Amino acid sequence: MKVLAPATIANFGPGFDVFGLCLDEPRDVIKIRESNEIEVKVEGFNVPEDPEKNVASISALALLKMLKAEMGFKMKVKKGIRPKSGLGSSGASALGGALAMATLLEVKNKELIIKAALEGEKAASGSAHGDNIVPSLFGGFTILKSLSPLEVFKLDVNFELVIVLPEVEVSTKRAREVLPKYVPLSDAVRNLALASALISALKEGDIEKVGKLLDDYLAIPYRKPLISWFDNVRRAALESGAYGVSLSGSGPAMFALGEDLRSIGEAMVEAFGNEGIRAEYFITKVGGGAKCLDV
Ligand SMILES: Nc1ncnc2c1ncn2[C@@H]1O[C@H](COP(=O)(O)OP(=O)(O)OP(=O)(O)O)[C@@H](O)[C@H]1O
Ligand SMILES: N[C@@H](CCO)C(=O)O
Repeated sequence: MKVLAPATIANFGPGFDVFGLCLDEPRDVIKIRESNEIEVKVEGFNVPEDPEKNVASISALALLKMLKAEMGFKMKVKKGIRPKSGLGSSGASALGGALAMATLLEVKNKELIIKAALEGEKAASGSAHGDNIVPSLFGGFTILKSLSPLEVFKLDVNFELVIVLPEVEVSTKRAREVLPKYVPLSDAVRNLALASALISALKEGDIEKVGKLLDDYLAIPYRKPLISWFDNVRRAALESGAYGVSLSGSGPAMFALGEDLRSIGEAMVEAFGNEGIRAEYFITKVGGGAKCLDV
C-alpha cells in the first residue's frame, strides 16, 4: 500500500486557517505494510525515524487508537517536501500516514482520517490546524468550514503558479506563537472582504483578479519579524508583472500568480539573493489530492 500526499498552500492570502490549495508537486510518499513490530524508515529530507516522533506514524498510531485496534506496521516515508518550508510538509506526512493506515484497515470515513492526521499535525506544529491536511486529501482549493463535524467546501480550480523556496526555515509553532489573541475589527473586515471576493474570482476563473486579492491583515503583519525579507521579495514579484503574491502557509515559501511565471520566479530569487538568502523557484499547477496505490 502506497499513498502519495501532496504539498499545499495554507491560508492562500486572506484565508488564515481556512483556505488551502493543493499543489501538483512536490509530495511525500508513504508506504505501509502490516508487521509484528513498528518501524519507520525515512528517505529524502531528514525527519525522525522514531515512530513516536515521525508525523506520519504518529497519525497512523492515532487512527489505530481511535479504532481501538492493535497492529504493528512497517512504514517507509519518502520525504519529498522540505520540512519547515511553508508547503505543508508536516500536513502531507500526517495525512499520508493516516490515509495509508486507513486504507490498510479498509476505513473510508474521511472525518476519522482527518482527525487522526490532526494528531500528527499537532505533534509537529503545536496546533491542530487543518488547512494543509484538508487540501492534501481533497485536492483543488478547499474552504475548511469546520473540522468537527467535518465540513469542507471544494472548488475545482485549474491554474499554474510559481513557488519560491528560500534556504531558511520558519517553524510553524513559532509563527503561531507570535500571533495576537485578538485583532482589530477593521482588519477582520478587510480580510472578510478579500476572502469573499477571492472565492468569487476563483469561481469566475479570473486568476488576475485572484492575484489582486491576496493581501492579509490577520497573520502576515505579525509574522514580519520572522520574514523580514517579505516586503522586498513581494515588491520584486509585483514589479516583474505578478498579479499577486503571498506567503505560503506560515512561510518561508512564497507563491505568486501571473502570466510569465518564469520571469516572476527569477525576480523573486534575485530579491532573496539581495537579502543574502539563496532561493529556488519552481512552477507547478493545482493538484488533485492524495492518491492511494496498491503496490
Ligand atoms: N514526516 C514528517 N514530515 C515533516 N516534519 C516532520 C515529520 N516528522 C516529524 N517532523 C518534524 O515536525 C516539524 C515540522 O515543523 P513545522 O510544522 O514547522 O514544519 P512544516 O510542517 O514543514 O511547515 P509547513 O506546514 O509550514 O510546511 C519538524 O521539527 C520536523 O522534524
Ligand atoms: N494556517 C497555518 C498554516 C501553517 O502551515 C498558519 O498560518 O499557521
